[in-house]
Amino acid sequence: MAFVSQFARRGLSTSSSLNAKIQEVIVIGGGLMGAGIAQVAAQTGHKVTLVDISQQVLDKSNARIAESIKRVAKKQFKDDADGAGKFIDSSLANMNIATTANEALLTADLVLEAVVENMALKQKLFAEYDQIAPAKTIFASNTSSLPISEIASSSSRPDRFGGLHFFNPVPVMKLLEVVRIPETSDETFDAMVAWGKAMKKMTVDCKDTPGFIVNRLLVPYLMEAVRLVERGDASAKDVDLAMKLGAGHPMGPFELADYVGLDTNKFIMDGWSARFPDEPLFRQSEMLNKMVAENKLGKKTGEGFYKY
Ligand SMILES: CCCCCCCCCCCCCC(=O)CC(=O)SCCNC(=O)CCNC(=O)[C@H](O)C(C)(C)COP(=O)(O)OP(=O)(O)OC[C@H]1O[C@@H](n2cnc3c(N)ncnc32)[C@H](O)[C@@H]1OP(=O)(O)O
Ligand SMILES: NC(=O)C1=CN([C@@H]2O[C@H](COP(=O)(O)OP(=O)(O)OC[C@H]3O[C@@H](n4cnc5c(N)ncnc54)[C@H](O)[C@@H]3O)[C@@H](O)[C@H]2O)C=CC1
Repeated sequence: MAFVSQFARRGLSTSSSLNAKIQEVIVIGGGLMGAGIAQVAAQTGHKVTLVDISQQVLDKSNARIAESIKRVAKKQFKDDADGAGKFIDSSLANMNIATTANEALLTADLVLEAVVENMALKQKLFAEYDQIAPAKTIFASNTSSLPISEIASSSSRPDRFGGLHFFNPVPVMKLLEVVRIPETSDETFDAMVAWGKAMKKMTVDCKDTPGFIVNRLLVPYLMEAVRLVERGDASAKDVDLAMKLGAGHPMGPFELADYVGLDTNKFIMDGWSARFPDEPLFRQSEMLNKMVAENKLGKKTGEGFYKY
């Protein structure tokens, strides 16, 4: 079956010469997603710098990455201990951690941010990096829900800007949504798609619409699950069991919300309910807001809808 792409090449071409191949990558934000993205980039032979304001976060993520690489090596090199060892060593050798991007920015091909879901912060970071990074450097965001155009407006390079939306856990999930804004040049878009493939992900092309493809469908589903429980129609445990056994999902909606992080869930809902006040699917949940206020953020704090 052949599909004709709906994505007409609308991007403006850039006069500056871009590296066709992305080899040096900076990942900003060393939390759940940033660590996973940096790990996969290192595993696939890219030189990576993982940047976070918190050294404590970086140390924790480094330990998690080392553990995860071992799991990947075990799977990829089942009966080849020597091959597994080399894979682990070379992956770790490709990775650097830092509390500032400044030095790595001088030669980076790609800066991908995965900091908390906050527009002002993302804009501030790209405005700063724009002053330092060379013209070739592509900027991208891993945002779950914010408009890429608005983030890109803080830089002087909207033609070299796009969305690269990964899924959690990054070492396991095979999809990458590649998002173009009207200004994204064809060269930039092609370089991002090629990088996605070099990261061994399947890519889908997305427009800069709320939630792109996956979250536009996933967020209303998760919110409906919360409302069902808020109304007292079923327990969270039963909803999860029902969706796993009845719909074949690997995790129920509450397990997934805990896995993603309830703070990230709330950032998304805050943004969408403010931006689309008339959309009932994006209405806020009192239960979710209360849990976040109590620091019950899911797996990362040891308690969310479940205890860990
Ligand atoms: C209800 C509240 C609502 C709140 C409001 C909603 C607001 C909006 C939320 C929107 C969220 C937005 C987030 C986003 O932008 C996009 C996302 O990322 S959505 C999340 C997508 N992810 C999923 O859907 C994950 C679904 N779960 C799974 O696929 C599996 O459960 C999982 C792979 C996580 C674990 O599998 P499981 O079998 O349970 O466990 P195992 O430990 O056996 O692992 C299986 C397999 O995978 C390997 N593995 C697992 N984790 C890692 C890792 N970190 N690193 C390396 N390898 C890993 C493991 O080794 C196993 O391999 P085998 O070969 O099978 O042994
Ligand atoms: N959690 C998930 O399942 C997914 C999240 N995303 C998106 O990825 C982004 C990050 O999400 P998570 O990794 O879950 O968040 P997280 O909270 O685990 O990590 C964010 C990190 O950003 C760091 N940070 C904050 N300010 C910074 C700064 N100025 N410079 C450098 N680092 C800074 C924090 O210290 C923290 O470690 C968000 O935009 C989110 O919407 C996308 C796909 C899935």
